[in-house]
Amino acid sequence: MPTETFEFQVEARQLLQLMIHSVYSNKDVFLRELVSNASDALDKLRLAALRDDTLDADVSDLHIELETDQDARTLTVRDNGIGMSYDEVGRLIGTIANSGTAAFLRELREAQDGAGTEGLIGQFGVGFYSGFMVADEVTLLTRRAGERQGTRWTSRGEGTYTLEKVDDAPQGTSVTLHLKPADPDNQLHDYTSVWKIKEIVKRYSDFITWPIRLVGQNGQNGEKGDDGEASAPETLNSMKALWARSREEVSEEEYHELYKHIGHDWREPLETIQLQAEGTFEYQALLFVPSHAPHDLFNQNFRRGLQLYVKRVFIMDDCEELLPPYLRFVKGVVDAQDLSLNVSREILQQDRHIRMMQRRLTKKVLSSVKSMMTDDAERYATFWREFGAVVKEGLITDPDNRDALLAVTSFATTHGDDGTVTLKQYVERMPDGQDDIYYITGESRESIDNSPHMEAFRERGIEVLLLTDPVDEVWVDAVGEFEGKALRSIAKGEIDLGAREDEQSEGEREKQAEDYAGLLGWMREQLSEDVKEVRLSTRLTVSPACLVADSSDLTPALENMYRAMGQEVPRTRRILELNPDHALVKGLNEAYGEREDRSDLSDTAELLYALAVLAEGGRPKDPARFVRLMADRMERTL
Ligand SMILES: Nc1ncnc2c1ncn2[C@@H]1O[C@H](COP(=O)(O)OP(=O)(O)OP(=O)(O)O)[C@@H](O)[C@H]1O
Repeated sequence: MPTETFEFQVEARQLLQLMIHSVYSNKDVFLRELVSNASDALDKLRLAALRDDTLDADVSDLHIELETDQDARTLTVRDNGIGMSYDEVGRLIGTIANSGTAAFLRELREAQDGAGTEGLIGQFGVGFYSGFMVADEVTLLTRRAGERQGTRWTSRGEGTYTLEKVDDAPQGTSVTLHLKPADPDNQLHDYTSVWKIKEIVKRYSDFITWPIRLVGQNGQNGEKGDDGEASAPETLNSMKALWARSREEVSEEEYHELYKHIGHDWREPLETIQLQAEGTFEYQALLFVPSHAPHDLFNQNFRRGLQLYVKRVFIMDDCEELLPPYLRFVKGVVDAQDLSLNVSREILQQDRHIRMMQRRLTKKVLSSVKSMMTDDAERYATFWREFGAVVKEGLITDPDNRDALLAVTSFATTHGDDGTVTLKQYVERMPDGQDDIYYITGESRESIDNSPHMEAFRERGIEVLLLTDPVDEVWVDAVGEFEGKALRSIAKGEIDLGAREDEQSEGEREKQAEDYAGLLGWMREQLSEDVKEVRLSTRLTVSPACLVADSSDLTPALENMYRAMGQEVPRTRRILELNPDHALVKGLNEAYGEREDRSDLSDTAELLYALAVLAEGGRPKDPARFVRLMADRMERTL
């Protein structure tokens, strides 16, 4: 058969370079990756055979074999699983289909210094390519179950690989690594050594549910029978399904290795959650909260969901029906006893038991977060930093669990030592006379901190929650109140903070309103395109003006969000509030009273409006005109 040579896709080449130059110091993990792929291939074959009894495949002894050869310096990882067709090898092995990995490579390219690369690389399972950390040539021989012809793939990891059709390949896949010379100083061990292989399998792959056997240790002593014949192959792993065992029996490390296998993450999880449901519908679940949010968590096609097993048989990855979208970062396994092995996605969507499982698993995750919050504030803080923005989606979409969600939600705040607060804590420390829970939304903590809306609150020491996630704009309206206290945006509606001792009396205020009535009406006309009302403010102490919305209006951020999603939204005209104690506003009022020709003043009114827009981090409607008017006024001060 002719051998064809192909070039690696750009990203694949890049990843290979990283592997060859080994940015990752712990090279042992290549074996975990290859065993993990082999295990997946066995899962897939068993399922395919269950679903299609005409499939011409041997499923009588599914297993993984590791074969070492000290003389040839090779290590082979072999499975008799699903295998790959010629086309699949080209598609799956020559390219990087996983968009996450491609994005990771871009990130890596952008990271200037080499430091931190290990952290970055840990976000992605590098899979098959990790073989090139320890080998200078890799050969893969595979035949897809049910097909006659096999394929041989070979590469030295440089720019190209070869593909060749072969007639005599066994079912499944074998990956042969032509090992680099051992270099223990650089953690490159001798991977033909039986004890090393045993150690790695025990450490990383013990839970794999298929037997991992050690065969044909060419060149090593002590592994043969008395008569010189090879003894029966030794199974290296215990194959214990961790989720079926009680927590006391399993070490943290074992849980973590399972997480890394199913979560495609090289880091430890933040939290391990176990659930054994007994009764009429039995199932076991082992869930993990990662310690870092994946970079594509907010992408529409983020692959979410748990692995579903039925009576220890792997059924599917990414089973979305088991947890709501706002817990999409949770990884794990659910093994149900009473589902059919033929269960399909369509059936899952309608199954009553699956809905019950979802409810129970959701509650379990939320209660684990609650315990984390009470028992380990630091871990909870990590959780919330990484996943808070996603969890808050549940406040909108899952009214049934709203209370549980609010109990684990925390906010940045203007008060408090550690800077975050729960709604419960906020309400508990609300002073007498304050009826509402105040919050402000914005793009960043900085823009909020300097917002004019905060002035009166800061001056009176009233606590304000600082909400900076896009989802905050939406859930606050959906939730509306907490323990009978309304959630009130300090940038919306009229604010009555009650009288301060040094404040004007009612009479003085009325007089002031009268004094300004002319100016306010005139400004409203001048600015009618942009504002629906101009009034005196109770929330400003330093700034001359700010913009506020009516309680029912969309905020500018929400307006932008809807537009970004392609929805038509009419432009909301807001209310311009003026600070009657500010010299500029006072002066404007006086000039308004004295002058006949107010053309100059209308420019000042426009500028005042633009300043209010700028102060909340917005952008004047016509920046060039704004600059011209501003420069003109500055010039007059010289
Ligand atoms: N032993 C195998 N048998 C059958 N298919 C395999 C085997 N090894 C790899 N593949 C196929 O090649 C694909 C790419 O493998 P690779 O290890 O690069 O990434 P992955 O396993 O999909 O992702 P990750 O490494 O992030 O878990 C796999 O998804 C699988 O379809």
